[in-house]
Amino acid sequence: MAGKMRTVAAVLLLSLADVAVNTILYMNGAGLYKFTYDVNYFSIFASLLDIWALGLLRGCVTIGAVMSVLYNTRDAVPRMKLSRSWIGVIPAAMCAYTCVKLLLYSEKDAKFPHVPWFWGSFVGSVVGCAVFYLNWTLLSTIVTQSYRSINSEEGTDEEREGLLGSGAKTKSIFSSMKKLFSYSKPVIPYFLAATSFLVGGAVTATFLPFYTGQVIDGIAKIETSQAKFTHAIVIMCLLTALTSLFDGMRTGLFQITMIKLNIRVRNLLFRSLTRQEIGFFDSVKTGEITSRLISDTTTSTEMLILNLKVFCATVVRVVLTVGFMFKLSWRLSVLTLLLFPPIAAVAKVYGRCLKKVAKEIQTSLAKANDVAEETCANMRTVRSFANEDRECERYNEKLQDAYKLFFREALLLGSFITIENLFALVQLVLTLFYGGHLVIETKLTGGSLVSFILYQNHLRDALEKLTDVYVQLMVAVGASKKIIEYIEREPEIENGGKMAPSRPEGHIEFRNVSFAYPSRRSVQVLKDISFKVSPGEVVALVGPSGSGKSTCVNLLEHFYETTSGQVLLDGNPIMAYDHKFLHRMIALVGQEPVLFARSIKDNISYALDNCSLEEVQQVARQANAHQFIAELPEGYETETGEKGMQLSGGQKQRVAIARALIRRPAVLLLDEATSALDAESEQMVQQAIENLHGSGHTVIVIAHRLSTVERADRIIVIDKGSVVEQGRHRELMQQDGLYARMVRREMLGLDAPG
Ligand SMILES: Nc1ncnc2c1ncn2[C@@H]1O[C@H](COP(=O)(O)OP(=O)(O)OP(=O)(O)O)[C@@H](O)[C@H]1O
Repeated sequence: MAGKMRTVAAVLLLSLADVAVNTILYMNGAGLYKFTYDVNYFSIFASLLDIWALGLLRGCVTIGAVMSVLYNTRDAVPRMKLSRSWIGVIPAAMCAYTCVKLLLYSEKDAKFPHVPWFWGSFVGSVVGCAVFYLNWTLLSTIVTQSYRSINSEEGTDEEREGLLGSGAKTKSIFSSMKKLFSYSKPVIPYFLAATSFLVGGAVTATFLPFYTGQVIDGIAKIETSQAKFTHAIVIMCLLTALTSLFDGMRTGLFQITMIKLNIRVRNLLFRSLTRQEIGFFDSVKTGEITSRLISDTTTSTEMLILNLKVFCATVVRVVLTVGFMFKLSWRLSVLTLLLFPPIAAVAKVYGRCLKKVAKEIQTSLAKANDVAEETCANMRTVRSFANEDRECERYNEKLQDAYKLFFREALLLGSFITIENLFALVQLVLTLFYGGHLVIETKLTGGSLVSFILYQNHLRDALEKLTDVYVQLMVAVGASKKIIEYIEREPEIENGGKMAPSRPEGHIEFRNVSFAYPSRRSVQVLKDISFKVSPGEVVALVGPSGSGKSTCVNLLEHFYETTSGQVLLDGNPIMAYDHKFLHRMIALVGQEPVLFARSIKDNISYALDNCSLEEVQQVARQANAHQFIAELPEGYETETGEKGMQLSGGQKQRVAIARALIRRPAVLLLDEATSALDAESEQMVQQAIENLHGSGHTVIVIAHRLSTVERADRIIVIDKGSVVEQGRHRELMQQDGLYARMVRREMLGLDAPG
């Protein structure tokens, strides 16, 4: 309600501004007519301009006011944004309008520019425009804010970012830079030095067209201007040398800044990612993480610095160029500036269309990439179904969709370049026509006209560059925001425990543990589970698929934290133990053991320092892996390929078991670790595990095979997240409960009830 009231108040203000602006414009018009009673074509044109400006303003004000009240909803924001950006056209049009009048009257030597009425109404109209613009900004801000307060929970980040005004966007460029630099302070001196060379280079380069004109003037009157000619040439040589030196230094220093910052940010991001809790990796896709690490780090550091460099250099050049242009000829400058608003308006329309198409192209290419990625990642499945041709067709279809969009983009670009060039040529022809006219009337020298045309080209290039750079800067800011978010993210599970006793006994207790995965908080996976495992005991966790066995192992590994209850090792909560100590004492062989793309020896001794080949071979023998490793051409130095792809499932499992055994863990967790082994190999691995057992290690084993489970000292049967039975094999068979039913079907877990 308050939001609505504020909007209505703002509309009233806006209407007042409308009245003020109109009054000022009438005054302007009245002042001019008063002094142009000798009707000529200048005054007719001036009055037409007045009427046109007035109509445009009134129309915009009325439409804006009505829209802001009618659409004070979620919908209003994009509309408001649109009108807010277009409203900038009005002050620009007002300036253009006044400039044309100035040009017309100055040419005719009329008395108007000197008449207080004219200047009074001119200043008044500029002030009126400013008031009008401010009011409009105020109104759209109010609508935006009330939208935010109503929908504070809704809307995407992109939408919210879209609400930022240009001031806020510029601020976010600098705050992103500040944050990035805070990660690597040593690069700041390089950046500052590079920036000073940049400013130096931009200043010296801007003087060059001026002295080019001076040289031409010197040639035009060679007898009388030898000194001027020589002087200009010497200065040009100096300026050229300085500009080249500054540009070289700037490029090198910016490059160093960029690389240093990039490496630092990548390191920080990677370090932060490796600290995150496992739940983070459950919810964030690997593709997203790698894209942050590879492309966003590059985009944010390189693009931000490169574009900021170009942005600063261009701003300096624009300011100096406009200054020089006015110094050479204010009349030609006014004429030049008059032609920029229309091309800016055209560029804006095209820019919006191109942005939309570019976004569609990205989405369409991403879809094509998805197909390619999926096919390549699952090549074995594709081959086994002989479905290569259909996958190729699917990829081609996606590429054809992208091609249509590329075609549309090419058409847009082509037509825009045509219009842009047309404007540039019109500008040149008008400058030559009007400039030539001024040269003939000796109001301008030929050299100055040449300098002016050079500056005009500089200005056009600079303005084009500014728009490109601004868009890219915003992309870079978006990328760095995501990186900063990840770098600064505090993991939900801290590995800050300090306990590291010389040797834990291996006593495990689950005390009233309940748990739900962070990515699916509504589903209770473990429900008030309690059990104990004594040191040296071999306990089998048995139960139907999805009952929560692996989840118990995950909690013991401190991958997740319990929702309630405690997991204790030797009577202490596992989070109290030092992270490295805990994972050396508790070793896990998972369901699908993952090997790293390095040698077998490095895989077995993973995360351990100073491991001899003898130790590695000893545990490999225990895990029944030595024989197959020794038969490989490069033995223990054989590369296992990505995720151990170059080994069979059973071989991978044996290497993973050796990797666990080499740690001499106090607790060994085997989550279906022998499922891919044949009966004979399994027998041998079992023997190795039993050897461990003899030396007082606690073993928790999850298995579906009866042979593995039968040998356990105790069997804990879990069903739907609760412990339903406990005891030795024979006891449980006598109870004739879930375990007995599962054993009778011989396929533990696979077809159990529930
Ligand atoms: N990372 C995860 N995020 C969300 N839910 C999960 C996750 N991992 C497992 N779950 C869910 O938790 C439940 C228990 O899974 P768990 O892997 O512990 O079962 P399990 O008894 O080991 O099954 P199986 O014998 O098939 O391996 C299942 O319903 C599963 O869908």
